[in-house]
Amino acid sequence: MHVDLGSSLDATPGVSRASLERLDEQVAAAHERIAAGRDAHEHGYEALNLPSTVDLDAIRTAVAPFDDAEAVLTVGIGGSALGAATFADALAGPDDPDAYFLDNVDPEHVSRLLDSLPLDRTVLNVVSRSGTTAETLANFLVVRESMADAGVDWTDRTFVTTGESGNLRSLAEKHDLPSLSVPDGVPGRFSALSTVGLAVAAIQGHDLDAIRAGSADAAGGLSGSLFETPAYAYGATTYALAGRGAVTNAMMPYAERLETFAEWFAQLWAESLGKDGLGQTPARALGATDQHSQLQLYRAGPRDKLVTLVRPRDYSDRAIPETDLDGLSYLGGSSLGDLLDAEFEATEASLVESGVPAIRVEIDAVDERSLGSLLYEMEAACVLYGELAAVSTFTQPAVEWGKNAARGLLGGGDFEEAEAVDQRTSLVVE
Ligand SMILES: O=P(O)(O)OC[C@H]1O[C@](O)(CO)[C@@H](O)[C@@H]1O
Repeated sequence: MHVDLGSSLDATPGVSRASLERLDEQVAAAHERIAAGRDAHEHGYEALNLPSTVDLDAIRTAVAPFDDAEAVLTVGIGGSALGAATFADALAGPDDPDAYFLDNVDPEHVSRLLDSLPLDRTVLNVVSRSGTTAETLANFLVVRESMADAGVDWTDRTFVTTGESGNLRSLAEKHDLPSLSVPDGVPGRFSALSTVGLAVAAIQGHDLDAIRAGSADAAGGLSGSLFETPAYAYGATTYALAGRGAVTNAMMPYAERLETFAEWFAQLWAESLGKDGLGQTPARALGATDQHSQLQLYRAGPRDKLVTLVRPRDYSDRAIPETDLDGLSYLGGSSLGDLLDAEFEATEASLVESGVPAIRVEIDAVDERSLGSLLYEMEAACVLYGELAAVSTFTQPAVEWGKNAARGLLGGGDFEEAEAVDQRTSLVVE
């Protein structure tokens, strides 16, 4: 990725070049810590080794039985879905098997989706690092039943990606299902460049070697200075801006195919950095669409935001036809790409004009190699931010309370959290 910090300098909140130069000393130390964590294969840091550790042949072998698929249905949530969905959304081609993601338990949505799928030509991809996530297991049971009701042998259409032990590992062994392992030391939200994020891309026939090559380029580019490392430039500047009040980061890609990337980024940033009362709230936006819904707030609302504007430099364009309609001639003869680029630059300039910090992130194109490097670099940016903020980037203890409460409410064990649910205060107005 190409990072331009220019529009975050001297904004309000903003950072100065001098303050970034001072911060670069901490970046150098953080980089050493990250390198040491990678060398020692420590939990979390191990994710930044994936370009050299991921076994692409194992992925291709595991999904080989499904080369007749018309659709691939992934049942997984959070990091067990968002990485794969980012690749599927960005790279989907007209001849690829369609990719669907069940990463919620909305009964109406689940039923509508299952009713619409050719289950006998659908691959069921069940993904859970822990093997205990209620939403994923419940959806698996529902899909399995639907397959059985449709006379489809689910064991012929299912593969599993999970840890070395747990419910799903036992299921895979019992039914001799094709399976992949979630690599040790790689938290879910950092697993897009592993078996977890690449299996669907393999079924859809995307170039896994190009994705890995892009991430390897990025890994090779990590150095001890933010002025030489785009990932660290992004991580350090977002950290510095948060310290100056920019506690919301609006991730705004100017490409429909990158919309799910913004969702993936939201989990990475929120779950990794939201600790000890700190963190930067990711807000998902889409350019140019959200210029017409969110920009008013970004420019004229509370001074607590930065905006990350992302765009591909190369894309297939579409001409806007000439027109003699009054007032529209300025559009005729140009292209949708010209308009989108003008909107991108105009929005960046409008943020600068109102003193709101913006960071420009450009990728060469929405293709395998650029995505491999973009995802790796955003992961490295997040790890660096976590080092500078001294938070435990690779854990997510705050999500457990709600899980226990839900499990207790469903009779899945005695959890004090479930009792607390009944004690809530209510003030109903209807
Ligand atoms: O892969 P699993 O273990 O099902 O977890 C799914 C997601 O749930 C979380 O644990 C949060 O509840 C995320 O960190 C993770 O990506």
